Amino acid sequence: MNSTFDQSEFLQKLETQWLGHSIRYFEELASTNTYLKKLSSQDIQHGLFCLTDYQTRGRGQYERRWESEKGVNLTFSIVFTPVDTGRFHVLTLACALAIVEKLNDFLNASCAAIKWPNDIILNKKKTAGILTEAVFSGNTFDRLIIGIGLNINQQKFSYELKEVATSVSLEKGKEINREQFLADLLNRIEYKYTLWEQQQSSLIKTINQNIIGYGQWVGLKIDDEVQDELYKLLGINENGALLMLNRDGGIDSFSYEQIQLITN
Ligand SMILES: O=C(O)CCCC[C@@H]1SC[C@@H]2NC(=O)N[C@@H]21
Repeated sequence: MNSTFDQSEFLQKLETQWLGHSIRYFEELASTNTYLKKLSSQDIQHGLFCLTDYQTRGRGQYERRWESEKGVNLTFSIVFTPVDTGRFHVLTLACALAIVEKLNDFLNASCAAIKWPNDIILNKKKTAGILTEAVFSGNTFDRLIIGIGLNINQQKFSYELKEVATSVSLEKGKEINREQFLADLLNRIEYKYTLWEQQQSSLIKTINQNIIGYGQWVGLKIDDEVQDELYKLLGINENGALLMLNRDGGIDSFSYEQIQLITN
């Protein structure tokens, strides 16, 4: 099952306009996000894509590590150089939505959803995570890097992860062609990017419909403190802030750094 990613098969299958045609592939790399962050401005362009079969220092959110078995999963990052230098959290969620839709299509079921802010859950277990980082040159925005770790063909997880993590192959019950899966996914990401760029309200609506707990009363941790009251999850607004209805009927808005949702 463990194999080297076949770049030419992938490029043959890719149907995007601008995303992923320029590809940097490495058998092994510290981290695809770190690699793209370190490139100079002259060496990057919109849609540049970096993929590796093994990360030695894969990074997750909140300074955590991202561990992924060699040659079986997808660990990649994309460079975006948008004109609009805000609403990045919406773009991250647009990528999350692309993953959710691809998984639901592929597995022929509504089994995938977004765990706000950046996780993809498949049949109640995590199958993908996203790490978004902005790069500045002085005070000027230079690029956005969206890194995605997606468990594709991994069959076994460590003792700590086995109850909470899964892979597409485990859920499908057969081995997955990584090249085809990735080509399809990039197609969807490119399309979602266009919706994001055009500020389409349908994008926000669909993201919200796919967030776990949407429209429900959920628990909340604000700045690491569990709140006594439940809040109703109203979804994100067009800037990516999370709107929560409190028990007094007021609407509170939170940035993703401030809170954690507690859903079942
Ligand atoms: O769930 C998380 O905490 C986010 C995980 C993000 C992992 C991906 S793998 C490709 C890219 N390179 C990294 O070092 N991290 C992201």
